[in-house]
Amino acid sequence: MRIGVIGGGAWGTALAQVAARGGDVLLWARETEVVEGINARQENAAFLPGVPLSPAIRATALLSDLAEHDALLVVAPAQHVGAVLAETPVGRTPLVLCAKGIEAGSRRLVGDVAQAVHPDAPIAVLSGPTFAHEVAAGLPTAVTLACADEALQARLAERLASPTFRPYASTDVIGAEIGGAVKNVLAIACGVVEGAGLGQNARAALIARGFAEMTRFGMARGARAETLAGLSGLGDLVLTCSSTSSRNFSLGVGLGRGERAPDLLADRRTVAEGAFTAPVLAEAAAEAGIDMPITAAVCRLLGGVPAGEVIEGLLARPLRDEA
Ligand SMILES: NC(=O)C1=CN([C@@H]2O[C@H](COP(=O)(O)OP(=O)(O)OC[C@H]3O[C@@H](n4cnc5c(N)ncnc54)[C@H](O)[C@@H]3O)[C@@H](O)[C@H]2O)C=CC1
Ligand SMILES: O=C(CO)COP(=O)(O)O
Repeated sequence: MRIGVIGGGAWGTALAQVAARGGDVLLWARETEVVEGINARQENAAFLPGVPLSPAIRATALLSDLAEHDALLVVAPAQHVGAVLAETPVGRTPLVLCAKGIEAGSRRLVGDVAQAVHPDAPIAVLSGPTFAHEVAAGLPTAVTLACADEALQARLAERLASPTFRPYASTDVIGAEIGGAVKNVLAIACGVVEGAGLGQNARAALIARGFAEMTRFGMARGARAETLAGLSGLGDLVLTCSSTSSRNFSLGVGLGRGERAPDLLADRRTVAEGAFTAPVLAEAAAEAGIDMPITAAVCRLLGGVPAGEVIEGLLARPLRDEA
């Protein structure tokens, strides 16, 4: 199976490294210095510094070079997937979606974006607790690889699997997508808890109540409870809510310390998807009558309301049933 990768950020590069264990990989990167660094020196100094890359990875600046592949891993940030896929020759080539987010404006999950651009392409979703630098270093990692077509899922899993990279099968594509998109917003909230010094009890409470939000939203969209409680939901939520290796968590830490969102987001080269997903997730939830107070609180923070006021508002909510 010839694998192409769309996106030369940290995660696209780490996944190219995973796929290169089983054969040659072509990676499209937007930045010419990334293409040049991978081809000349087997490194991506801009987005995954310090990781020697496999010589089986070749990079290109031309999306047209991705024609004639057997599967394409889509690893551009969620906000750019539509534009990048529109320039990519796809046809019936399976698309494995690896970005985590909801498109601003359209409020579509990445799967819906991809399907609108390439209606004949089978869709799979790869998601889970996966810091790129750990995956690239070959540390043990497990992911959900969801696809409605079980035979295709098995082929993709076999092609990507190794002793340190274990894809678990699922047919719940929407569940895998929703877990990954929602956890980024909740990771910002957990970072705020850290930045504001609210303690570990508060962080655990936020993870549990955040998971309740993820479950409410996911179930309303047709996700399965066991997917949300699995690697791509709860697993990823726990990872990103407990480490400054998460860009979303780190953004929250800054907000919790009283820094302003525009300052924290200005000039950043890496992506904190939760900042884009939060407002559209909150809108979609409000429209559907789904209670998501933590998501709403993250939106207020991103909109400039001081952390102290937002936290006070959350804690002053009426007491309610846990379930
Ligand atoms: N870094 C990680 O550990 C993981 C990231 N992800 C997801 O993977 C996706 C990509 O993130 P990373 O690889 O971490 O990116 P990154 O933060 O390392 O790099 C930013 C990427 O955005 C791209 N970009 C910027 N403007 C663009 C545009 N106008 N059009 C197309 N691409 C543009 C850059 O070329 C670069 O590849 C995100 O959805 C993220 O949530 C998922 C799992 C792990
Ligand atoms: O999705 C991730 C790990 O699974 C990466 O999280 P961040 O985007 O917050 O860094």
